[in-house]
Amino acid sequence: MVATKRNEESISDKRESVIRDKLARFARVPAEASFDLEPCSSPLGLTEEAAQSAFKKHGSNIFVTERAPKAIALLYAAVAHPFNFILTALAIVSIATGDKATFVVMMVMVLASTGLRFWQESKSFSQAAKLLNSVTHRVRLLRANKEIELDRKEIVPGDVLVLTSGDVFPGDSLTVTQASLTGELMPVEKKPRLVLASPEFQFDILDNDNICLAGTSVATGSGHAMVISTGSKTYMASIAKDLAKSRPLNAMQLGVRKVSYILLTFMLVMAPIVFIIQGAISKDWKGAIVFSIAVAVGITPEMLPMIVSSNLALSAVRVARKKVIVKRFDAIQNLGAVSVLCSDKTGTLTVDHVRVSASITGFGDQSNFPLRLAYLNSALQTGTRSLIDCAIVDLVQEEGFSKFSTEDSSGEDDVTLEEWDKVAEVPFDSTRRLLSVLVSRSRAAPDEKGLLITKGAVEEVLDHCTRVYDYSSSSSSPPAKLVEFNTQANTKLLTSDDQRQILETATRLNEDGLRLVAVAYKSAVAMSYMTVTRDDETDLVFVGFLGFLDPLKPDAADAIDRLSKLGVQVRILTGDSPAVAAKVARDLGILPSTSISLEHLAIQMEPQVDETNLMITGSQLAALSDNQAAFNDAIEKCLVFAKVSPRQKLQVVKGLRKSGRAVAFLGDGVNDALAIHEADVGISVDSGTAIAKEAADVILLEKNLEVIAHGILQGRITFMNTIKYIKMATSSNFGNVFSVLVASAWLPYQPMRPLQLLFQNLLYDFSQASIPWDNVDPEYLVAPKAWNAWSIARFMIFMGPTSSVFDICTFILNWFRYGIQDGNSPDVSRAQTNWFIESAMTQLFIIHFLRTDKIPFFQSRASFPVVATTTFVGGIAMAVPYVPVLNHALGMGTPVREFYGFLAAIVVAYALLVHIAKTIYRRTFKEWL
Ligand SMILES: Nc1ncnc2c1ncn2[C@@H]1O[C@H](COP(=O)(O)OP(=O)(O)OP(=O)(O)O)[C@@H](O)[C@H]1O
Ligand SMILES: [Mg+2]
Repeated sequence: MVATKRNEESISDKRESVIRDKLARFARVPAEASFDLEPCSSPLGLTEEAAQSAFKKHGSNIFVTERAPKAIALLYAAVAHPFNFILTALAIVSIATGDKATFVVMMVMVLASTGLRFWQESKSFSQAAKLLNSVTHRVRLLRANKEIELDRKEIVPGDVLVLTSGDVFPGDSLTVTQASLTGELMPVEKKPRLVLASPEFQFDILDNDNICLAGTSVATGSGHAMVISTGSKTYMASIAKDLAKSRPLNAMQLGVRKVSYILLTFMLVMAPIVFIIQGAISKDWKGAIVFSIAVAVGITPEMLPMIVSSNLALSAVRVARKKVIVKRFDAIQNLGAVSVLCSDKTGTLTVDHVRVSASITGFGDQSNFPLRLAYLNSALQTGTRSLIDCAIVDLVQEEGFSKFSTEDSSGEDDVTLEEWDKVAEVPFDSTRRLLSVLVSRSRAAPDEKGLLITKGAVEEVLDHCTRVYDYSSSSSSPPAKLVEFNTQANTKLLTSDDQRQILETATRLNEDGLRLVAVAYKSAVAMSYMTVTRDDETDLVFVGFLGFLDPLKPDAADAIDRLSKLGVQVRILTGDSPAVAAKVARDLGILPSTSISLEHLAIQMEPQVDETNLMITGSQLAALSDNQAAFNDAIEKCLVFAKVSPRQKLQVVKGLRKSGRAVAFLGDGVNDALAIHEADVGISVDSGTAIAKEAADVILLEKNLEVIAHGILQGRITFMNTIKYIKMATSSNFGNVFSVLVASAWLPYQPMRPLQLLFQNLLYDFSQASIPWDNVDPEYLVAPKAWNAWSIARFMIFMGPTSSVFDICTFILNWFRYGIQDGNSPDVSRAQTNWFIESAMTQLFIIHFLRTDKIPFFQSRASFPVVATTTFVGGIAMAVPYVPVLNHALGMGTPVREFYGFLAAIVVAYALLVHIAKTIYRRTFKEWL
């Protein structure tokens, strides 16, 4: 075992070093020369033929995380379970005592539970892999000098990627153009190598300048990179095992594991006790061994792994019908526990169709000057195409600039992109909230060619402006020809009064629900190969705003209402302005409709949070960061967080999680990825950026909050059905052990033959296998449930002995009514059969009694699969004494007819007792399952 493990390790070490060596070879040569290392590749991309032959050679580029596990791995996981080892060991002990039949029954149990688990899992994993396939992963790349989009799967080594912020590297790649790229959570700058590395060059896979690993993403910047390795040849694939290990177990997984350990310990204690008592009283030590083995098997919850995995798989398939794709099955469990849903605003709460609905000056007058400048900025930038940029470009391409023209500006030119050359840009990021493009105008005077056009969030743009465009001045305003207008003319100093007026205009528009982008420019030197940085975004001239209409989804308010009925609080975390966020929140019913004073929020930014203040801005939050208590309090109380940075979105999620709640985060942008990653359940949408999708556990193929409510409901059903099984299994085991102890101490014969005990256990296993398909009473689904070990323990201790009462009644019946008091009596087999039937029937009824706190069959009915299996198994239990071969094999007697009358009475009395116990239990502990 150890040897094979070492072997395995050295194989994976070898694989890793092959992968590393290849990357090192590329990392040390200058970017230009790197194309010589990959056959057929060139800076213009592969030709279609070269790509096809590379695809034949390297195959589909599927991420390890998306591959269905191999059947052999699933089989191994199902077989190599501690329960199987225990059952097999016990089976071997019993065959050593010459008991072949016991051995056979036990091995049937092992095979049944392992087989069912394997079958369920392989079926659902292959379904899951299919579902994951429906999530799109588009990658932009060059092929034969043409920029195209392809699915990630079709990428091959040698491909030249065209990257921008938010993109995920489809394979291990080498940066080849000069734009800077940054890596993952802790951004690292990557740049192409210009000269050959020195001979002492040491390649470090996790710390280098020019290699970007598959699965990492571009935080900011844009550029080109050449793919070196794909699929199973990537570094990510070589460490896949460690990746899987590093994922911590969730509360439910830990709980299930704990329950298993507790039951195993219980078994290790009880089996020897039963053995000693049985042996001492009967003096048949060999019989006592076999009997105590059967008791030990009875305590082992061998169906638990199968129930847990079936439950999850079943739910994953059910939510997929609503177009919700779960990347890892255990995310379903977390979904059920969620009590706070944090959401980004655009596209999830609002319809995903942002339209430009205003182009105005800072003082509220219509003008198409802001739109014309913004169009150049949006059309020429090469970063992530945000909804805002798409809206601007679409409007201009469809309607030109006429929509916002004023009468005296009828002669304005259409901005034709051919007359403009983009020289450089500073891409948008959600912390700076600006996007600048440096352009060169072919027709302008030589010293007037360069223009830096910046657009971004209002306050941020205003902060970088020192002048404002003066529309009221006498000369043509706004300028007729952008390509040649004089950038110095018609501007005046930006006074604090102007600033106040501009902010007031912005707040007014925001309050109407308009999302705003401010536009500014300055004249700048623009020569080829120049670069611009954020430091150039100073001394700008303020031009005006573009207003965007981003209406709420018609069903969003209903969905939020539904979520709140499920005990899930919805909070908004947005980078947008407080006024827009407040409007959206009010329209959705997240904030009360009475307006919250916005002055101190938007303008004064005083760090204060009180009861009525349910909203906070990023800068207020930042101001609180020195005061941990106030900071936590704000996170606890605020429902709307406006103008928050990506890191603050993360902080809020972290803070909420620390207070013990399970948090889901729904978002689609680069700025949401950190928070998505941190949340208990990260949710993204299929149209979201690659980085957000990569970080998410759940992907919505259709943007819709309603389906999240459905997912949460499914998660709770999964949770309840698992808990149901655990509570049933533990309490009935506990009851049985208790009965066996009483019987061993009292009866001079075994209360049931070991083989019968095992057979009954097998029947019980089968009837419980249908529990994942059971209904759950709606009352259990209205609030998030957390794993509670104490609740399971007290249920077991309280409910377990109820069945023992009737087991003991059966012993009494056997002893006094039928006079079976002697171990050598020929009637012993009848006594054993009586208890077999009574115990089997009570165990089957308990499934119906415990699954609900209502009156079973009348007020709450089990699902068809549960009714069918329990009825079927009950029929078998009753029939066994009369089936010729079976009754002989199991050593059954035939109960007298009168016994069935007693049996019916026992079942009725049992139902009554359970009902009374249930009522007391519920009154005392205020819960049932
Ligand atoms: N492409 C862009 N160009 C210029 N400014 C932008 C751009 N995208 C966003 N902004 C500005 O930055 C602000 C914050 O936007 P960002 O997309 O970072 O926030 P968000 O949290 O994703 O918002 P939402 O909740 O609406 O999705 C916007 O309100 C807008 O003023
Ligand atoms: Mg967003």
